[in-house]
Amino acid sequence: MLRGWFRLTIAVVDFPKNKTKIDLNRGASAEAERLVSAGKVDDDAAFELKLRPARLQEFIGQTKAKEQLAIALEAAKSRGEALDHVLLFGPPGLGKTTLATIIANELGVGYQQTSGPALQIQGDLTAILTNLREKQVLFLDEIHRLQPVLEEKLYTALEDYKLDIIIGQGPAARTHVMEIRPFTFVAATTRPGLLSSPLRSRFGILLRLEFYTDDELRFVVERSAEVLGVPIDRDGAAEIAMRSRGTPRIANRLLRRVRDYAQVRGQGVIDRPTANAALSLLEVDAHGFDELDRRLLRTIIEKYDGGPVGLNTLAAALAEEQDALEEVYEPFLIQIGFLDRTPRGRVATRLAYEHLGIEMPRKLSLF
Ligand SMILES: Nc1ncnc2c1ncn2[C@@H]1O[C@H](COP(=O)(O)OP(=O)(O)OP(=O)(O)O)[C@@H](O)[C@H]1O
Repeated sequence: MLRGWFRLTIAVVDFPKNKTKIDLNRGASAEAERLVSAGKVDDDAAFELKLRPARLQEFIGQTKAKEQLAIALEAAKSRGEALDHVLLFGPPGLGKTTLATIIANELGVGYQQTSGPALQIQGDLTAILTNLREKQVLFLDEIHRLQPVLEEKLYTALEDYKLDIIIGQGPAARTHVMEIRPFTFVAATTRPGLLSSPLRSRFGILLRLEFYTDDELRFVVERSAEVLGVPIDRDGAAEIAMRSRGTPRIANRLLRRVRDYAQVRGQGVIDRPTANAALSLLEVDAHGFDELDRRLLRTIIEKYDGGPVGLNTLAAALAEEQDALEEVYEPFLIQIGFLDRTPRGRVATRLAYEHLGIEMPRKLSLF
């Protein structure tokens, strides 16, 4: 009976081996069109694969997270055990997926990737878990979007490598406990606050990814240019880095556009004037802001007297999705001090007024 049930389940499940990621830019949001979006767009996929560092040593920046991970990897390898489960969190485009693949490479084990929204029914999760190979890495992106019923199913799998399977319905229902092979679960989220505490407690290693410094991003740009065979000098790389909003995904995307410009309008070499001209043409300013950032700040200042304005009101005024505002736009604007998130809503700071060349009202400038 059980075997028959499985055969059926496995036959209908489409294994998400190379599942494309569900990105944050759903719907008709203008976010999807942005050159400086930290979210993934379809166009990035093949390109990102080529530029993805394969080993921890090649992974630039994130010193704290890297050190923590290196120690855990070494310890797990020396004990011959599966690595503890890992939770990676931080804004999009900072390297969570990259680190998950690096973990598998460093351990020399298999890797499988899926995402919270891709798992719809219990059979999806059951099929994946029962097919895991010994000590392999299972990467689940956007874990905060996992359905609660599947989250509960994960608990015993993560803790005891066991899976409760309910056969039948009503009074005749029976629970069958299945053993699964020890594996390393790596999950990623841009919204760690949305995870329940029972779920969070299942992770032994918690790694927070931070925005990159300009210097670190310059290394990312130089490394990517080398992989792509694009001639670039230090100043050219620094110019791209400075406008990349602390995010390697954006740095790589800008590099691609500047490379085109250098080939068509320049001598093929990326130096500072070429990078400058290309990025000005693309309307990415010195902070890496584009029209949408400026519109966001201008809306708060001009329509709502600098704020506070609630997230849903702001999203409606900009015709954007709340999730995109909260997960993609805001983190960088907050990080560099242009926007404040207060209990009463979003507030534009003095830096925002100065950047847009708008005088800050006296009453506000006292704070
Ligand atoms: N530390 C790094 N060094 C070099 N390249 C990096 C680094 N981190 C990320 N990248 C590059 O940035 C791109 C985006 O990284 P990745 O897909 O891992 O981000 P992510 O955090 O998983 O994003 P999301 O949250 O949208 O899933 C990849 O192409 C990768 O090559």
